[in-house]
Amino acid sequence: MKRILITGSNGLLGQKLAELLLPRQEVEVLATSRGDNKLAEIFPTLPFRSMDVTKPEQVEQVVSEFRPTHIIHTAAMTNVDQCESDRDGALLLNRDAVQYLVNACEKYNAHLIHVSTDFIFDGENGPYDEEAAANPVNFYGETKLMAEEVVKQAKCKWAILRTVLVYGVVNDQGRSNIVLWVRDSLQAGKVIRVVTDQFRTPTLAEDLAMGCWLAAAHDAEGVYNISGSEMLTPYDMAMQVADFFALDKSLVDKADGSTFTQPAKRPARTGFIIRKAETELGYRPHTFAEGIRVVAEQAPVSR
Ligand SMILES: NC(=O)C1=CN([C@@H]2O[C@H](COP(=O)(O)OP(=O)(O)OC[C@H]3O[C@@H](n4cnc5c(N)ncnc54)[C@H](OP(=O)(O)O)[C@@H]3O)[C@@H](O)[C@H]2O)C=CC1
Ligand SMILES: Cc1cn([C@H]2C[C@H](O)[C@@H](COP(=O)(O)OP(=O)(O)O[C@H]3O[C@@H](C)C(=O)[C@@H](O)[C@H]3O)O2)c(=O)[nH]c1=O
Repeated sequence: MKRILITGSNGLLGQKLAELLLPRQEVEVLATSRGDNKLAEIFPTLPFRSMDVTKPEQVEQVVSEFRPTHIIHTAAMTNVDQCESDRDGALLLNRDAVQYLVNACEKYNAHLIHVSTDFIFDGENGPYDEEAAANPVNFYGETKLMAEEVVKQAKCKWAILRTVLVYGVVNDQGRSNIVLWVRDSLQAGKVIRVVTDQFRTPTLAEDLAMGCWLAAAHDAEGVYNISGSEMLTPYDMAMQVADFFALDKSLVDKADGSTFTQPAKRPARTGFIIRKAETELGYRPHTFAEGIRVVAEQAPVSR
């Protein structure tokens, strides 16, 4: 019996993990997140404990009581621009909390599965395999690289799963994602400006959750890329979304680094080579077109 503790269960990946693991007979799952359980309505039988990962005493208490065999760590400050302005908060959540989890995993012999990002790379020459050299270009990426270094020092078993541009339908949170943002903007007749000079392998949240489960099921150790398999620009993604929903493509204006900037610099060409996860873990992601269909089925058109 695997006893799996999820951190950040209220988030996009956390919710999909709860949905995936709850029905499995061979798994006893404990969902944890800062504050209250936002999934109580959709998953009334989901075991939940409030656990703020930046509070070591809360981590110690919950882990010592539940005694997980595995911890899947999803909680993070994922607003890249916010990480630039709130550096202390980003360091506490994205780096220090990982040390607290490592301490607990070492003490109670749990296997840590840590979720990381393509933003540890500079985007000069993606797509990247698991051996590529990191060189972050924004503070979010720096904090996530520091977290990886904390995990790699751990005395407990560990796996680092790196992913890219996660999209999916998240319950009750206003946070959108690229598929719904494009669909809802075009539906509302709004002009959007979408970049043609960033390259990603976008990842359906359900696929990322499956990758996390496969890593736990295999007691995988080391670094694995868990993302989509297609290299696309956000503009390509927007065109596929417009086609799927038969929306007006003329509302999508092309943009690039010279006309579209955000507070934090984005690495231009990232994306992952996922052959290792495919062969060692049996990981099989949806295509982006299939992913759009999955999202469409979950998020009926907002009137
Ligand atoms: N989304 C993406 O495109 C990508 C994400 N990743 C990585 O994947 C992981 C999951 O990302 P995603 O699901 O999108 O993240 P979300 O932002 O959707 O979810 C993060 C969750 O963590 C919770 N949280 C925040 N602070 C704490 C805390 N102190 N203690 C406990 N929980 C906390 C948040 O709770 P609350 O709801 O209260 O804020 C939120 O529910 C992250 O590690 C991220 O770095 C990597 C690449 C791409
Ligand atoms: C808002 C906006 C975004 N974009 C593009 C830029 C980017 O490639 C993509 C998503 O932009 P966002 O700023 O929402 O996402 P961004 O913060 O770039 O997403 C990152 O999140 C963190 C957590 C990660 O770990 C990274 O893998 C990555 O997914 O859409 C446009 O083209 N036009 C726009 O108006």
